[in-house]
Amino acid sequence: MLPLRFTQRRFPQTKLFLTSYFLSTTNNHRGSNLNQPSSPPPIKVLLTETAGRGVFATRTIQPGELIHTAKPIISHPSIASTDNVCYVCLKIVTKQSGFQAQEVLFCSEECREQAKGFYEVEKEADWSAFVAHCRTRGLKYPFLAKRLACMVISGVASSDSLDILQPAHLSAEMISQMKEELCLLRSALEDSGMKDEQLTFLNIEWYAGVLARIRINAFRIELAGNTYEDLLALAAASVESEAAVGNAVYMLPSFYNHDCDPNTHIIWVENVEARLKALREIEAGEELRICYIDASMDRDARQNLLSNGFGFQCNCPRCMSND
Ligand SMILES: C[S@@+](CC[C@H](N)C(=O)[O-])C[C@H]1O[C@@H](n2cnc3c(N)ncnc32)[C@H](O)[C@@H]1O
Repeated sequence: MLPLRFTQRRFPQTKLFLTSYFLSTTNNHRGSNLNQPSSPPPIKVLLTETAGRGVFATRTIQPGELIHTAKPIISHPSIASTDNVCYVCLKIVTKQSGFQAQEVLFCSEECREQAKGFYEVEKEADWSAFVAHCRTRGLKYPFLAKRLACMVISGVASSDSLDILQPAHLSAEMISQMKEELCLLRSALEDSGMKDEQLTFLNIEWYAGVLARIRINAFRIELAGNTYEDLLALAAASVESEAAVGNAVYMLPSFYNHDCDPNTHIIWVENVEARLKALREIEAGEELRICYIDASMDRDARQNLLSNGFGFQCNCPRCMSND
């Protein structure tokens, strides 16, 4: 089979959608405090010359300024973190302090309420074969696709929620692996009594299209920690397994392009809500770029990672100067 490229309906209604997204993202007072996002955020999404769409400053942005915050479209804890983070917002939570629902934890009544949008469907199914399959292969992104599938079935998300995001190129081998995951995902839902008409969207085109977008746009969530207890819990978690508490996909943060010497960074303090902050002064009209990888690596290692993981050759000023 030829490798699939998801070119159809790549970026539907981008401009309209982003305008309304900006308006609902933040609502604080403009410029009154560098740690409060301004409203509307001082950015707009435009086409770049070489890197598709990108995010540009509409005014001078100060060093350290909180440009905007963003809530995820989908998020999911890593397998290693399921026992100590909220199943919705990925906040560190202990079994004593959280609300436990069967095998998952919620940090608050609000998150438990929000989880109804997928958990009512998810909890009826036996996921052991799906989880075992992902665990043995070290796969994390199928969990995000599973959550989106449950949200679509519940009616809280549309099956085309991620269509606006850029998809990765998928090889025939990747698609054949995805077929196995999809089979387990569908079986779990069918065996839970789900009707065929509720699962019509859940075919390989949908699943591969979602995974192609998650692959390029998902963020690995590492919390910076808010309190001393959070820092201790995070230190313990990173010794036992890895520092990431989970993965998430956002809308606006997905439009930030990469630079090996970025002017913006994305951080998570106590939960999955992302904070985009300026690392230095950014002029009006300048593109805001974040770094997708560990910038301390040498040029060849950075280029290899970006090419294999994101499918592009980085031509940022740092790479061009062979640094
Ligand atoms: C997370 S998306 C960023 C938004 C994307 N430009 C769009 O139009 O949706 C990542 C993709 O943007 C492009 N990109 C990001 N940074 C780039 C760079 N420094 N050079 C070339 N392409 C880049 C690549 O195609 C990459 O796979």
